[in-house]
Amino acid sequence: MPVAAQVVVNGASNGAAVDNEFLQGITNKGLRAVLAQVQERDPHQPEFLAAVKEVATALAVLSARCCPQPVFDRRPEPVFEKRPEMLPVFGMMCEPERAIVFRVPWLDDAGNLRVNRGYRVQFSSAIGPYKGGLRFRKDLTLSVIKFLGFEQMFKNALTTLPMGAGKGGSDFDPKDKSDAEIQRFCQSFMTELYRHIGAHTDVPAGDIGVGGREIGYLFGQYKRITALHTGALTGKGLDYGGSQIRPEATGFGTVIFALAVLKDEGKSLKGKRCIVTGSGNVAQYCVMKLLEEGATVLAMSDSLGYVYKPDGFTMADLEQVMAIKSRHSGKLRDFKAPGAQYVEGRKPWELNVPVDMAYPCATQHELNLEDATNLFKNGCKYVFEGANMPSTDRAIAFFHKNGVVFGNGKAANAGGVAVSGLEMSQNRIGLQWSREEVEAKLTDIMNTIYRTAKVIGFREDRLNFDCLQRCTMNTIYRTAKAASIEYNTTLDAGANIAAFLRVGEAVLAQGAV
Ligand SMILES: NC(=O)C1=CN([C@@H]2O[C@H](COP(=O)(O)OP(=O)(O)OC[C@H]3O[C@@H](n4cnc5c(N)ncnc54)[C@H](O)[C@@H]3O)[C@@H](O)[C@H]2O)C=CC1
Ligand SMILES: O=C(O)CCC(=O)C(=O)O
Repeated sequence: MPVAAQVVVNGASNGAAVDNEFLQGITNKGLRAVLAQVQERDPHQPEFLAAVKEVATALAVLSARCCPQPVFDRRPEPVFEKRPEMLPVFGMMCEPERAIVFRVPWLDDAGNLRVNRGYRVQFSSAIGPYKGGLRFRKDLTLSVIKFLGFEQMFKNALTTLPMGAGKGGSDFDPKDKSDAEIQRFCQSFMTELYRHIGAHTDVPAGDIGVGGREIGYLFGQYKRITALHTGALTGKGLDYGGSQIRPEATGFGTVIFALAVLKDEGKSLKGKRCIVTGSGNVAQYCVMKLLEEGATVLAMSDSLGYVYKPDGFTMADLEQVMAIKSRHSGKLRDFKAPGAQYVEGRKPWELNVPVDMAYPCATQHELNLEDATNLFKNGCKYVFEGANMPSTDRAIAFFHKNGVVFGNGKAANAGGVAVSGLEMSQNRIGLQWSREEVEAKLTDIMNTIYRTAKVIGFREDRLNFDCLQRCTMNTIYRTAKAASIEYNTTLDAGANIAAFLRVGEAVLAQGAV
């Protein structure tokens, strides 16, 4: 199906979308029309709109650097100028292929019937089966699931693996539930979900509130209903089809990504003073890798407060955090160590101590402009997002303006889903690779993502865009190396554009369906 370069909104070309905060900073008329339509469809989905705006801004920001002078009456947008057919494709990519909402009835320990809402948003199958985590959290909404699914589409593309994107979950709160209640809930959730997933269709995994235990219960129920022991879920236990280092992968990957950046600058993590937020799966393994690399971790947090340790967390401290968090409703305020200070109801970004790097690893929009300003004031030069969309758009703009190296979540936390992709590969061939093999592949993928983001982000004055655009990501990496390019860094724009082009090309090649 040929794709018109013109953008049609609700049957009429709408180049004159009325300005509002969502459209601010977007000068390309076609892109404004696309965004206006997205906003018109879902005006009450702030998280989803923020995620769309971040990508749109990245695509547009490039033009400002590339061609600062307005040409005729508008600023050119290189991606959409050179590839006008990509504009409606972007509009299409903002609409999930399918959103499934379902009832999850379950019995609590007192025998009461409880009902939660379940979701699976199958965002894109352009480059592979839908793939992405499940989140159990009491304030979960369709907007949050859609933002996560949208981000997942780009992130999965960056891994170079054949994975489409999906995200799901429930407004079920596992925090105050017994193990038996969690088991019954997971079984009921899967009793509906199973008909929508499968090793070649849609492969869920964990996210906030869904770890190894929940994946085990979900997988057990899937197997019971379908009689299939296939890779329909990832994050499984090592004894029943899981992959080495999947639990570690997201946090490790974020630090591996940071290491790639530092290595380019002839630096290491040794002695770098870091703040990490969160204390769950991603934060724990981010801290572990930072400590292994000789960094100093000053703080960790949870939703109730943070712990500041002026001389830095030790491995023994981390073990204590892991033990606390593995307990039912474990809270960081129970952490005890000489010199450690617990601050209730606050975020560690407020600390007024020298800081080199920030690793937001908790949740979306946990780092705002005020936090960014304080971090910068204290010397912070690098931000690597372990969580999904933890920085607000104003914080990101501040980082760009002040030259803070910003590794956005789509790139910096892609290690988790990358190892999920490797788990799918192992399940398909019926083998389990060694820890060393998986870690080597993870390191290779994170390095490739970094190179890709960097080359794409700064290609305009150094490399031929048309040539690069046709290359695979690995080829881009080699092209970059061969050309011995000295980079500047706006990694997030590069990551967004590289990912967009990969998905967009696949969409077009398949007839824009
Ligand atoms: N688990 C994975 O493989 C991946 C997770 N992510 C993202 O990483 C982030 C964390 O996920 P996980 O560690 O898997 O979840 P988790 O459920 O293991 O841990 C979440 C942690 O964040 C803390 N938290 C929640 N809200 C908070 C807040 N407002 N302030 C401070 N701490 C808060 C919780 O207390 C908990 O310790 C999420 O944004 C998730 O989407 C991204 C890529 C992969
Ligand atoms: O491993 C996966 O499939 C998904 C991990 C995830 O939820 C994410 O990347 O945000």
